[in-house]
Amino acid sequence: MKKLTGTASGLKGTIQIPGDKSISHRSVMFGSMAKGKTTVENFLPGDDCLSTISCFSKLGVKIEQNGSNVTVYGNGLKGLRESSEILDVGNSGTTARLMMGILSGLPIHSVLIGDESIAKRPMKRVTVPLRDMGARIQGNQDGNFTPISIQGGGLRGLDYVSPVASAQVKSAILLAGLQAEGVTSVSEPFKSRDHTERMLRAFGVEVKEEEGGKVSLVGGQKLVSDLHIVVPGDISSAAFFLVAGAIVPGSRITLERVGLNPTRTGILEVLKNMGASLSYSNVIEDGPEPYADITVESSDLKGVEIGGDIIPRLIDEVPIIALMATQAEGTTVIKDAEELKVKETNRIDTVVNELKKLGADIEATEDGMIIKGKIRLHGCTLDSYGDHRIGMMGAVASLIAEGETVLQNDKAINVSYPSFFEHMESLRRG
Ligand SMILES: O=C(O)C1=C[C@@H](OP(=O)(O)O)[C@@H](O)[C@H](O)C1
Ligand SMILES: C=C(OP(=O)(O)O)C(=O)O
Repeated sequence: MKKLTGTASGLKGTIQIPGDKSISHRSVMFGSMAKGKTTVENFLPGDDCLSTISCFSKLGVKIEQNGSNVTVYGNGLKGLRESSEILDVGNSGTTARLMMGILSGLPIHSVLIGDESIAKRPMKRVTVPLRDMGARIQGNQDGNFTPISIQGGGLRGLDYVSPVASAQVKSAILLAGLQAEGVTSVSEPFKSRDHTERMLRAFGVEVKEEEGGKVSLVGGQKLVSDLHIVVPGDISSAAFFLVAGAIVPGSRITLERVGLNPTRTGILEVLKNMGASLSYSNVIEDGPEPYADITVESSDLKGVEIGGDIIPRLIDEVPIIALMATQAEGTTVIKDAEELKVKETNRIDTVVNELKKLGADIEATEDGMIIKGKIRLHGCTLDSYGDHRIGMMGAVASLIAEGETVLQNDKAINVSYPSFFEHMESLRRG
């Protein structure tokens, strides 16, 4: 439980946003599949990425982690060996689904579990195509929920049309496809984050992308390493302080080295459309992932409509966007975001519940929410429900709420942003 004092008087200062969670996971996974040494700088030492390290260590890979520095001593796919222990993915959907793709290609048996939240998240979206490729997968409710067991090997390529825009689904199939006979391709309704494609190319794999977004690769390609990966700051973590800077009057904050992969920057477009003041400096675009420093200043905001192809580019930012909308004049409508229901919590329900407790005018819809602003929020007792992004939304809300806010289950924030409260305090101090 955390007690948070209300009404901050302007956030000031500069912080270095911790490493991107999606890219950190992939650096360990792909480094483990590659032959050679991979060194990773600015790795995110959050609970989810530590679960990935623990799982690949159990599969026989030597991995050294010291804070945000990681070294992976990959021995190729053959270096991944059957584990006598169960692989525990903790709270991490990315670890579960991408690992299911990797394990499906290996001639070994694996059992995968996670926490209470993972046990409720649908795995059939990967189980079904991976079975089509030849993997033998079992689990609760016909392979939809953990515990999941996989007997991999002997895969054939698949041309998969995914019903959801999901980088976890796309990545699981491509990672299985790397170990399959022939070509594997994935198309999806809207383009999801493309960190897998970018990093596989950095490891020497040829990944093609057709017009219309269909991604394909030929099986049997080897990942070669001796790579040094510099992980940019996580825009999904930066989002909490971008919004804090926009809504706490009198703020001016700079966030350093924030990843600007165009499949992730929906939040920046929404901030701009709502009237936020943003400026960019030190833009670096010559590596596999672009990044820059972003400065945000508080300003008057207005409501907007958010839906369609921008949704996958800001899906994890919806909770904090909803909070921002409570501080914008007019109505904000968020639609086409049903995927929120299958995250760490049902984020339509948890966002609406918690923002209502603070006094917001918000209602849930089938595929999103409608928020009316501008409303003065008041302190109350909030719960993260074990969902890191709901916890951080509540903590940022406390900065504009009148009176004290109590946040229950605040430790969930360690999943993606262990230094969150330290950063919030430093910006409050100015
Ligand atoms: O591939 C990834 O690293 C992720 C993909 C997204 O999930 P979906 O693939 O389920 O949309 C996102 O919500 C998650 O935080 C990380
Ligand atoms: C949905 C998230 O992650 P994952 O799916 O990896 O649990 C998230 O970080 O918001």
